[in-house]
Amino acid sequence: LQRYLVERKANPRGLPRPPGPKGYPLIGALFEQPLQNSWLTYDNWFKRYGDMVYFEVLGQPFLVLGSLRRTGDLFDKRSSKYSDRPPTPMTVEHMKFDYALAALPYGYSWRRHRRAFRQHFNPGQVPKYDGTQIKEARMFLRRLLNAPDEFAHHIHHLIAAIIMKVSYGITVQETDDPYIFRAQEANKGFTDAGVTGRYLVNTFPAMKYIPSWFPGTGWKKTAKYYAGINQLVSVKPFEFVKQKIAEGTASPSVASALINGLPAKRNPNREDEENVARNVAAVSYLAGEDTLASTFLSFFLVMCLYPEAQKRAQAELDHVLNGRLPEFSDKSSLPYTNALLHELNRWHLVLPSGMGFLSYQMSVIDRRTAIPHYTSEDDEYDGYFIPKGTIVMGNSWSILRDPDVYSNPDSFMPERFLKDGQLDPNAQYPSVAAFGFGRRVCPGQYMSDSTIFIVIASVLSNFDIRPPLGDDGKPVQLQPRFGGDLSAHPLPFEARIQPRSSKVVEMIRNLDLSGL
Ligand code: HEM
Repeated sequence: LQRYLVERKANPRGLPRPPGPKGYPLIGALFEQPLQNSWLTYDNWFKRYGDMVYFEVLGQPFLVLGSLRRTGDLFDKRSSKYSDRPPTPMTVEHMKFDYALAALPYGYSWRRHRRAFRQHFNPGQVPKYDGTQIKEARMFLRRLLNAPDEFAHHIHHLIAAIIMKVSYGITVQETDDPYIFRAQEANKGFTDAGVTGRYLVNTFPAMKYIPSWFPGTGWKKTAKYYAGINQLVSVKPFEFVKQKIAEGTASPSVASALINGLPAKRNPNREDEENVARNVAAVSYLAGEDTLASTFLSFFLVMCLYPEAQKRAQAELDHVLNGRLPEFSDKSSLPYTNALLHELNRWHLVLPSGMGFLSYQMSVIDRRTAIPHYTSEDDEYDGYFIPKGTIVMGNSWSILRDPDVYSNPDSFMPERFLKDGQLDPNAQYPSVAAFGFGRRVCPGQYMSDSTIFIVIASVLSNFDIRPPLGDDGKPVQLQPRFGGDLSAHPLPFEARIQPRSSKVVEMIRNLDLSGL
């Protein structure tokens, strides 16, 4: 009866929920909901139910959107209702991921963090991070030359090096770096806590009042461990920069710019502002490490699978660069290379259903973290009722594989974004969906784009990437298979990465990186 009364008050006109699998009383679509590669199941559901699918699992409502019309209507035009995140007390409150902009509830504090983040990560911001990106891309070339088989390891180091330098001006060590160890540990904890069912306190927040000596409260120990790690992740490097500023030896970084912009120590807002600054500097590793690593791994895989695309990009780079290394100013003269980057974002989506992975509810098999959108109010839309507390996902996979927009959507075809040899101004670029939606759209996408450009242009102009050779001496036919924790990484594969000429070897060996 209570359920009925609540429903009648919230939905007085008795509007139906949008179409979707109904499942059974109480458990809802528990058995229909996909446990793996959820974006493919959603894609099939759109064909059956239309481009907006609603279902419930154990009382939790879900809404999955399958077209730009739907994401535009809800995430953009009704952003004040569709921009929250589902509450995850284990992650935010107990493990102390409260510094992570991506997990903050929609509201005042989120807005302040986001504004500060964008001030430092949007294009053209000071301090500029392009010098760091160029330098690290070139270091990456040297590592590829010396140990090509370890390219996956080099990728992780490259990203860690860029993020730590940009965020804190810190140069990370090649191995056993304490900053990187802690940041990776934090990432692990964030992913683990995303698996609901693992931590019941996410479902029953009052469990926090049960004392720690009580049986079954092991989660408190886990939470304490990660809270300690997070304290170190956000405080240690920030304090290091403060000390460097005091000594007058700080290199330019997001943290130093934020610290220099803080109000005076006696100002009553100082502590609060300092908190925001500390959090903003710390979040890039969490949000950028796995996503960028996934993109670079896919790049190496795709180059093995599509040698023609590789050759065309190399021909363009050779023509424009004429033997020198790429700079950011070359970007606008490289339409095919730009098209290749767009196609990489489309063909292999890092986060195929925005940030919404099913693991939020119960999948332990497809372990992905989940930061989907969440409705903060009841809503009526297109004749349907959408309750407050609905988990809402944009299925970017369907949007970016729509055969009416992208012919042969499973094929990697950079030329789909070109017209008369230039980037087609009328093409639908993957940024419409690859980086999420509405007010929550990825604020790191400009930094991602520039990092990906400089690394890929540097690699392709100097190296050939081919599949490994089998026992019969013939190239192995690699299969694109994906899995992973935070994002959809290609599963481990080998590649033959060789310098394109002896001149390249000499040039990379003699690179002088000190002036950058
Ligand atoms: C290829 C690389 C990347 C991809 C595909 C990607 C994608 C995404 C997506 C899909 C979201 C969720 C948006 C939504 O909820 O609608 C997101 C959020 C976010 N991303 Fe990225 N991202 C990438 C790299 C980065 C990098 C390098 C940074 C940091 C410098 C970053 C910082 C963030 C932050 C802070 C959020 C949370 C925004 C919020 O909740 O308001 N991302 N990203």
